[in-house]
Amino acid sequence: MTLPHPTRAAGLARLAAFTPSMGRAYADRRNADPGPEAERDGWPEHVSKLSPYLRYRLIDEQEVLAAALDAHGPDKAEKFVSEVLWRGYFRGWLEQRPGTWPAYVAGRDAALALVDANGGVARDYRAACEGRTGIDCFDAWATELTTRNWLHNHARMWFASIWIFTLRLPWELGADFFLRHLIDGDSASNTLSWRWVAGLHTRGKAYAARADNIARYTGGRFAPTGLVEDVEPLVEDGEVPRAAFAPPPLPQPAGDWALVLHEGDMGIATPIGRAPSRVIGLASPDPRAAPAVRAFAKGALADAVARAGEMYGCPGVVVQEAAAVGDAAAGAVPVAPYVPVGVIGDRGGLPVATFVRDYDAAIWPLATAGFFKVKTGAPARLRALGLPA
Ligand SMILES: Cc1cc2nc3c(=O)[nH]c(=O)nc-3n(C[C@H](O)[C@H](O)[C@H](O)COP(=O)(O)OP(=O)(O)OC[C@H]3O[C@@H](n4cnc5c(N)ncnc54)[C@H](O)[C@@H]3O)c2cc1C
Repeated sequence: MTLPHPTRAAGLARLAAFTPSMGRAYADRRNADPGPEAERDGWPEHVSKLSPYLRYRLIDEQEVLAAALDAHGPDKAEKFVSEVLWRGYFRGWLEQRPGTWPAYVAGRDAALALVDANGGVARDYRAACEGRTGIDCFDAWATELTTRNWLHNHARMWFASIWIFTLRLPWELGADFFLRHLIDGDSASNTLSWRWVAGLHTRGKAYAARADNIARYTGGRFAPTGLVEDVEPLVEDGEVPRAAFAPPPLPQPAGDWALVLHEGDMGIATPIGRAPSRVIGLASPDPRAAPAVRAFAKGALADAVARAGEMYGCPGVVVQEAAAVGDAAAGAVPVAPYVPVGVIGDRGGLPVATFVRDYDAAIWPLATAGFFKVKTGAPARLRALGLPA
């Protein structure tokens, strides 16, 4: 089993290795999931597996898009660019409807209480998580998720659909299972993708996992039977209100300031014109997350703090709780990259002064409704950021 190495150097090496495949080859082959056996040195054949690095911002969307566009141009790189934009779309959508997150958490907690109270649900839930449903592909993906901590996008879609419509388990429990085990587990992409499969994101349009589609795109590895293919989208009452995303003003600390990196954003570049006097990494491991996920986050933070300390020529320290940030700042004003809605935001206690990155400020406001507005509005905004989109 090979887990990605949690350093920017490893992310950049993968980016360089996959860049030649970001053009037509990606568009033609990205839906195929030949499975872990076909991986070479832990890397899948047809997709980048850059998601853990993007998730923690060891590398960022702008440099990944630059690599794709420089190498292939906007036409040939169109599909890859579009997939990277989906990440910003989901993030921007959640930032504009933050109430979606606590609603999910409440639904998850209610579903977990149901598992505790109802023996039948508990049995089905455990069988699903432990890969004992008797549905060949589903059981293999459950095992792949818990042992390798990553799944191909198509497998995620099929898995979520089978979880919701064939096994009839609460979608929030499936989203939670993913978030605890995915090494790229992201509150926005994960929650909203599960809602999309369920028919709650694009209302009335659910995703059906079909046996022939699974057999075709897994190279005949699976022949599932008994799938519910005629799916009835889930429904819910009401709609979470939207508030347009407005980036907070750029912090202007008068004296020394401390850069606080956290699990929502470990990018070390800042828009503040002066170097920080110290770098603080705030580790906030999710106690519910799988050990491999916590290990990746811990390694990524250590890597980011070490690089930032070197780049800014200042001390770097990792603290274990938000309450320790003030002391670690030693009189400097703590400033952090924007703290996103979701698991990280829930922890609280992070500095009030945050900055939003140019890419996020460009893409997130476009996520007012469906993906189309992001897809059509992004090229001009990417060009304004200097990308050949
Ligand atoms: C049910 C479900 C749950 C998901 N949960 C997560 C999650 O927790 N974290 C996460 O990062 N992605 C999630 N995704 C989206 C997607 O599956 C992964 O981003 C992708 O599989 C990562 O593999 P890759 O890096 O090889 O992607 P590539 O195909 O190489 O794409 C490059 C990058 O674009 C972004 N991207 C690609 N596809 C999507 C997509 N559909 N939605 C959002 N961003 C995308 C990712 O950052 C990815 O690294 C989920 C999708 C589904 C259907």
